[in-house]
Amino acid sequence: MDGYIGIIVIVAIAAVLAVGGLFLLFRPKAKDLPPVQAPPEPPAPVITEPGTTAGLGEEDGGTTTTLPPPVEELVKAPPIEVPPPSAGRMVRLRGRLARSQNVLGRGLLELLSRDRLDDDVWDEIEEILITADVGVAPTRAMVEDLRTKVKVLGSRTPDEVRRLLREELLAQVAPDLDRTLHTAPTGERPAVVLVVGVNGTGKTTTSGKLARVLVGDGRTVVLGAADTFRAAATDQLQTWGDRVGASVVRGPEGGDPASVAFDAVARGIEDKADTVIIDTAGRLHTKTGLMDELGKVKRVIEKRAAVDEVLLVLDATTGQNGMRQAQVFAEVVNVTGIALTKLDGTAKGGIVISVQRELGVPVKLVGLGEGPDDLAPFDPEVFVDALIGD
Ligand SMILES: Nc1nc2c(ncn2[C@@H]2O[C@H](COP(=O)(O)OP(=O)(O)OP(=O)(O)O)[C@@H](O)[C@H]2O)c(=O)[nH]1
Repeated sequence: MDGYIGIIVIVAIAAVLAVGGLFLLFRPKAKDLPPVQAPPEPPAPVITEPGTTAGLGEEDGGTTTTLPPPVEELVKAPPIEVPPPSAGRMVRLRGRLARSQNVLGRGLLELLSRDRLDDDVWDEIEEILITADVGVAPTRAMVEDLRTKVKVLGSRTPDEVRRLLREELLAQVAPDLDRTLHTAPTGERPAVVLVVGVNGTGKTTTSGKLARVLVGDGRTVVLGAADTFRAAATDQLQTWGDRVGASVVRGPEGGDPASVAFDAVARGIEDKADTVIIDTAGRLHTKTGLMDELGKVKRVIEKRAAVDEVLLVLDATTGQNGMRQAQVFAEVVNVTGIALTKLDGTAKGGIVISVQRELGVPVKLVGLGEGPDDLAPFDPEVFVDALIGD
């Protein structure tokens, strides 16, 4: 019996030892335990209200709000500007054509004044014209004309050379083209000006400057911010409008340009405005895309009023590349006038000649600087006189 009890005790001890060993072997180790997460700290209670400043309080370590005294500030609207009338603007700005004058005007005068005009000199004349973006066909025509006239003249006085060049340049700039900007209302409805062109050419700026030109000439204007693609363009236009007291109709960013254009024209009719200027987006994605977008804008406007002027904005510094873009626009919409911007920053004033010839549309406005009143109705005589100098 004692033997049985001894065996039972031994077996029990062995069992206890075995269970303890297994526990030690398989107990969860520290690294297997899920990490202990500290309870999140409650967010600091910062309360800001319009016109208040959330700052560090002295007693509570920065969790209080300092409310300034409830003083109501009177925000004064900026005064509405009265821009100068457009007449004579190009005369005032003709000095801005200095770069074209130095290269094109002076260069040609100097060469044509030489005693001997051999083939090399005529080549140089041709090169100047091409470099100034006059275009190949007009350059050939000019050189041929000048050669004939120089032969007829024989010896030339400086005055004769100047007169000869003036006549020739003027003929190329086509002074007889009708450059009337159609901005006058017809009966009860305002004139509608659609501003088109590639982004960056100065389209929005030109729309704003044109509003100033018209307000300066005594008209009332509504601006339509149909370039909904770029939010900054809308704000830019708003600023232009605010400065001269012109209402600006805007839509949501990325909204339908045609709907903004429609609303702008409706507003113009309601307000009995003289002119509605609509700034459009000029993304040159595909010709069909452009055609769809501008075509729709035009169609939708025409539900309320006719489009009197389609103004194509072209950057004079972009040369032939700009010309190609202009051609795409001209194929898509019926362009009635060109606004040639940044003529002040280029020696390529000859683009006036080539763009009119290639698009068959007159230059009606020229941008001669970044100032708000640096947009002028184009005057061929003032232009040519500025090129060859007084
Ligand atoms: N020097 C000079 N700068 C000009 C003239 N016209 C416009 N600019 C400048 O050209 C830049 C582009 O003008 P924007 O009006 O923003 O161009 P945009 O075509 O409307 O561009 P999006 O709004 O993107 O369509 C601006 O810095 C203008 O001040 C000009 O006649 N002369």
